[in-house]
Amino acid sequence: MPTVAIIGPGAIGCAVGGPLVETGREQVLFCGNTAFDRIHVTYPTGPAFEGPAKSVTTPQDLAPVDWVLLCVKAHQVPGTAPWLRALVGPATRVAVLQNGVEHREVVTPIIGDGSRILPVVVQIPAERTAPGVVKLTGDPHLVVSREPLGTAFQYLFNKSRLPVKTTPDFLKAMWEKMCLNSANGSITALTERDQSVLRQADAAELARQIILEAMSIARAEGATLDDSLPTRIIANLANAPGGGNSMYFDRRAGRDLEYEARNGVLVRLGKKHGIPTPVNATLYALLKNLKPRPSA
Ligand SMILES: NC(=O)C1=CN([C@@H]2O[C@H](COP(=O)(O)OP(=O)(O)OC[C@H]3O[C@@H](n4cnc5c(N)ncnc54)[C@H](OP(=O)(O)O)[C@@H]3O)[C@@H](O)[C@H]2O)C=CC1
Ligand SMILES: CC(C)(CO)C(=O)C(=O)O
Repeated sequence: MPTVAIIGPGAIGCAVGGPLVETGREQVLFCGNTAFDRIHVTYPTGPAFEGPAKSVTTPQDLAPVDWVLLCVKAHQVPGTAPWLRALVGPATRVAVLQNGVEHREVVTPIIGDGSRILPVVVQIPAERTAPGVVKLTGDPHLVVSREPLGTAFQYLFNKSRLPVKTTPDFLKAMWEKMCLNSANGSITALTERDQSVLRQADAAELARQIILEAMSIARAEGATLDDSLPTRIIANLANAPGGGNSMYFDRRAGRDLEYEARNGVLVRLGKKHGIPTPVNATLYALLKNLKPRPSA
């Protein structure tokens, strides 16, 4: 039976771990800061899943596994080095389930071999409400590159209720998601209003400007994007069920925000390509300097 370790059993860690536990085809270990012994996933449609879960809070005594699914926020990756050192052996494959475009760049320095790293685009609107408990507010799926590593990852979820799609143009899929995440996280965290704020014309126009900058960077990085993208993203976000997103939940709970991976990266890449990014630079400065609030 393949062994799978999920580092970071938060919203996404539990949303992907639940279906694996449910099918029972892999041995799943949740690796995080808080222990739990049951996993509970609720879906917008269809029955919930609840089952036993094995979790650990220290990498001590762990051996390499077949698959590591890294599901922490981008800024939490360096803190997972002790887990990765214990769990990654010469044959381990590492899927990075994260927003942003730097999946491979942040993990390679820790494990030292980029060829076994699989970036994953995560299309799972979800919120963790307690250790091991996650609520999905929309239908989930994951997207990976159509290559042997991606196909092996897809097979891991075979017969589970989490669809994994493969694409021949992963760069496009990753940057389309990045365009969305540059806008929805920043605007909702700063306004402290859910995505329905994008029904306001001025907020929608701000989102459009953020996305247009992100698209310029994406194209400079080689992604092929359609001009209709901003309109599609804004309409989808404004009408998304629940209206939340991970950065909005983090701001409300007083947790650190993933602004570096969503807006800071655009400013950095803008400098690299000589493309001005005044809107994202402004958001980045505001998000970085938000007054900390006590964790909920
Ligand atoms: N939530 C969503 O709807 C979506 C999220 N994403 C992306 O997926 C990624 C994960 O987000 P999400 O699941 O929401 O984040 P969460 O904050 O819900 O989960 C992160 C988990 O990682 C744990 N963690 C933090 N540091 C460590 C560490 N050093 N070792 C082990 N565990 C650690 C946290 O524990 P603790 O809380 O105890 O610190 C928490 O359980 C992000 O890049 C996000 O942008 C993408 C699509 C949708
Ligand atoms: C919910 C979703 C999929 C889109 O906003 C997301 O990426 C996030 O919450 O970070």
